[in-house]
Amino acid sequence: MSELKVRNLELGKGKPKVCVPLVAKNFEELFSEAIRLSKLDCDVIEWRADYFMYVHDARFMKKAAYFVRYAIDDKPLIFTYRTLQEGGGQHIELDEYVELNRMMMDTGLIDMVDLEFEMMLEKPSDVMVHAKERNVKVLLSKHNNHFTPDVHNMYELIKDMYQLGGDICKVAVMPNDLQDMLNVLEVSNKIQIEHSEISFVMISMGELGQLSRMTGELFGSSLTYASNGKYLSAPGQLPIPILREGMNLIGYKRGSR
Ligand SMILES: O=C1C[C@@](O)(C(=O)O)C[C@@H](O)[C@@H]1O
Repeated sequence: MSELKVRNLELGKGKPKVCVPLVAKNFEELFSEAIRLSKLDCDVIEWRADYFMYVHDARFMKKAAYFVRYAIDDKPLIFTYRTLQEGGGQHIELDEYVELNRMMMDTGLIDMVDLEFEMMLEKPSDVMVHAKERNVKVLLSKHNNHFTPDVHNMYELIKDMYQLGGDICKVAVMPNDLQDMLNVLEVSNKIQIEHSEISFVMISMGELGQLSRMTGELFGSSLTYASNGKYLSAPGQLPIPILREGMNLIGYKRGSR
């Protein structure tokens, strides 16, 4: 597992770090939710800005970022605008997507940015270089909310994301049966054995995929997403205590008493 330091958090070491979604439509909700999440037993917060009603207004977004940072104090923050094509809350044009992400990096308030791999391919720009210059880690992501591609396809996808410069390469796919979930674990294992330089997150969504959210310590995923107690940002997310219990059991060493 490749290691990555974000604030005081070491990703890729030991158990996967637990991330919860910050979902809010207006300032009031944003602030109260950010405060609530800051007190949860989570390691990272992901601001899903595609649900925020002022996301198309740069001036408001800068203010909102200050609100969030103030409320969550020193917790690592991922900024995510999930597009409609990949299961997000509202439409955005490509140019605006790139500009928004650049602007959020410039605030100096976010630690990681989730950039969709397809968007980066469709509109090659210097946005990834921009992130590196500002010491913002790039989580390149690809979601398939309908099915699970075959093993070869997912394996190549993770490698392509790494080639493009992802600090963390994330694939989240929907299983139609248990074999699909096992395929996600198989790819994870192949990557951790054959490409230990790659830091990755592989998720099998929905109920059938829940096991994949707990097994990162064994199969190499460095981050896992949980429900925030009120809201799931994807099907299959578990409440934090259940997720942690599962991860503890799975990480329980043979011979321990
Ligand atoms: O990419 C991911 C993973 C996710 O889709 C999940 O399956 O938990 C949840 C999203 O909020 C996040 O951006």
